[in-house]
Amino acid sequence: MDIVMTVAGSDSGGGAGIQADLKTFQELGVFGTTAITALTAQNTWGVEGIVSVEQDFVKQQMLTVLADFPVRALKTGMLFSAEIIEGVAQVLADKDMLLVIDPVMIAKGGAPLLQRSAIEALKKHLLPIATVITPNIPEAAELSGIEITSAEDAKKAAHILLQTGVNCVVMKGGHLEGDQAVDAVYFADGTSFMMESQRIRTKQTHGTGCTFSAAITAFLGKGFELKEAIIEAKKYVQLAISHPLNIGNGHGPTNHFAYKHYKNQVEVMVVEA
Ligand SMILES: Nc1ncnc2c1ncn2[C@@H]1O[C@H](COP(=O)(O)OP(=O)(O)OP(=O)(O)O)[C@@H](O)[C@H]1O
Ligand SMILES: Cc1ncc(CO)c(N)n1
Repeated sequence: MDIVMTVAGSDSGGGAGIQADLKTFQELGVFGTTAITALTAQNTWGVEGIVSVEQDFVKQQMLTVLADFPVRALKTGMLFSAEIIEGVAQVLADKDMLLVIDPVMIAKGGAPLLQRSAIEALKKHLLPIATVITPNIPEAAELSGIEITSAEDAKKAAHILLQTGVNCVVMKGGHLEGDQAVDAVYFADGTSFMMESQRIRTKQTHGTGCTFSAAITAFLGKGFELKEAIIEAKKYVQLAISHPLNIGNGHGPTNHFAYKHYKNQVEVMVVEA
């Protein structure tokens, strides 16, 4: 059995965070383990409260699982504070795992999921050891320190991020306009490609980012090459958005049941750049 781990926050509404990650892992046939960094009281309207977990206990959750299970791929989501980031990096320092860093900063409703003082810690401690990072445009702008208003800017930001030592940057285009949802992928070896899928006009997009990075983690855990893992994950999230469950009155969650029913009916165009 392929085993993966998510180090992230709990979303009591079940659409994002640890809950989205475990649902994705289950659907993709990998065994999911967890280290919870924070609890959120959350629904499809937004985040009502956050209680963070102490650094030592985040580390203990990770170490306890890693002592027992051969975890092949690990993702991080909401890490909340510089202290937690430093603790996670300490645990990962002597481990050999594929690492997906989703630099979660702000929830769809606007609530901060990462303290501002933690952005530097993320750059310093986690980007250099990442196999792949999956920023959306606002996150890429924060991490690179440049404003992003065009595809050219996004490319420039990706190259700034590659200089931190990360092996691959997936620039998610969910927040951009246009009929296509376009993600641009840049590797440290200078190669790149774009993925395009039809943009779905819907409010049911709570947890899309978590779902996407969890799917990359699951496919890496199953032994897929990084590029194939990223493309297959895009298909998973496209299906999860295009067959909405219509739960809740705000931004509804993605549908994890869709992939197994429709995986041969999804179109993601891959354009080599
Ligand atoms: N309306 C949409 N239609 C199709 N694909 C979408 C849509 N919105 C986002 N995506 C895709 O979903 C994936 C996640 O992207 P997104 O930019 O939404 O992440 P995010 O902002 O980190 O999500 P979250 O708000 O959950 O943190 C990307 O592959 C993106 O292209
Ligand atoms: C716990 C948690 N992690 C990540 C996100 C980002 O979607 C969220 N809303 N909640």
